[in-house]
Amino acid sequence: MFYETHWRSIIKAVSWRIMGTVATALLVFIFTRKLALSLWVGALEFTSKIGLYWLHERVWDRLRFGKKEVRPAVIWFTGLSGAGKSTIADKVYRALQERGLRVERLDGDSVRDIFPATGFTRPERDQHVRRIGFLASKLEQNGVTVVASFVSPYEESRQFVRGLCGRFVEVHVATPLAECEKRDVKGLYAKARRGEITNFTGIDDPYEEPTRPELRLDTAALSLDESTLRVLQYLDKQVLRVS
Ligand SMILES: Nc1ncnc2c1ncn2[C@@H]1O[C@H](COP(=O)(O)OS(=O)(=O)O)[C@@H](OP(=O)(O)O)[C@H]1O
Ligand SMILES: Nc1ncnc2c1ncn2[C@@H]1O[C@H](COP(=O)(O)OP(=O)(O)O)[C@@H](O)[C@H]1O
Repeated sequence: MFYETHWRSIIKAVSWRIMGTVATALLVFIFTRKLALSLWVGALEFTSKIGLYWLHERVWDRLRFGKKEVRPAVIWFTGLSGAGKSTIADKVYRALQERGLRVERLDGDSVRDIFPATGFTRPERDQHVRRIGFLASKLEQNGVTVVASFVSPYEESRQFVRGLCGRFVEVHVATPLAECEKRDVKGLYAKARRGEITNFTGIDDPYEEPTRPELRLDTAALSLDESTLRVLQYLDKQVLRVS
C-alpha cells in the first residue's frame, strides 16, 4: 500500500494554494478594482493558508476515522496435482494485485525449480511445507498478502502453517482424483501408474483431506471463473474487508 509522504503533502499544498490565491486575488480585484490590495490579500492568504493546509493534511493522516484497513492474509491452496490450485491461485493473485494490495505468490513448482533437491518423501514434504509456511507468515506480518499453492497433502503440516499465520485461509481444491488423472497436465499420473515415479500423491502416497477448510472447490463442477469469484467473495467478506 502507498502512504502520503510529507513532500507530497507539501507539493499538493503549494499547487492548491496557487489556485486558491489566484482566485482570491481576482475576486478582491473585481470587487475593489485595487490592484495593490488584491496582491497583498493574495500574498497574505498564500503564506498563512499554505501552512494551515499542511497541518490539516497531517492531522487527517493520523486520524483512523473513515479509513478502511486492509488486513493481510495467507491464502493457502491445497489439493492433488492437476486439481487446479495454480490456475485459480494465479487468477486470485492478479485480482488482488489489481486492487492495489501488496501480494506475493508462492507455488510448489516455482519453489522446487529453485530448490530442486527437495524430494517427495513425507519428511521432505513436511519440511518444505513448514518452511514455506514460515516464509508466508513473515510476509503476512509485514503487510503482504500471500497466495500459496502447494499439494501440501498432510494435515499436520498444514495445521502447523495455520498456527504460524495470523489469518490463514485454507482453500481445498477438491477436484476428484479421477478428474485430475484424466487431465494429467504433466503426464505424471501416467508415470506414477507405471511405477516410474514413487510417492505420488493420490496414487501411492496419501492425500489427507482438510477437515475444516475455509473453502472447498471442486473444479469438476465449478468453472475457473466461479472458483475465483468464490475465493474473492470469501476474502472480501471474511478476511480482507476491502469491499
Ligand atoms: N511424487 C509427487 N507427488 C506430488 N507431486 C509431484 C510428485 N513428483 C512431482 N510432483 C510435481 O511437484 C508438484 C508438487 O509440489 P509441491 O511443492 O506443491 O508438493 S508438496 O506440497 O511438497 O507435497 C506437483 O505440481 P502441481 O501439479 O502443480 O501440484 C507435481 O507436478
Ligand atoms: N474449473 C477449472 N478450474 C481450474 N482449472 C481447470 C478447470 N477446468 C479445467 N482446468 C484445467 O486443469 C488444469 C489444472 O492445472 P493446475 O492449475 O496446474 O493444477 P495444480 O496446480 O493443482 O496442479 C489446468 O490445465 C486447467 O486449465
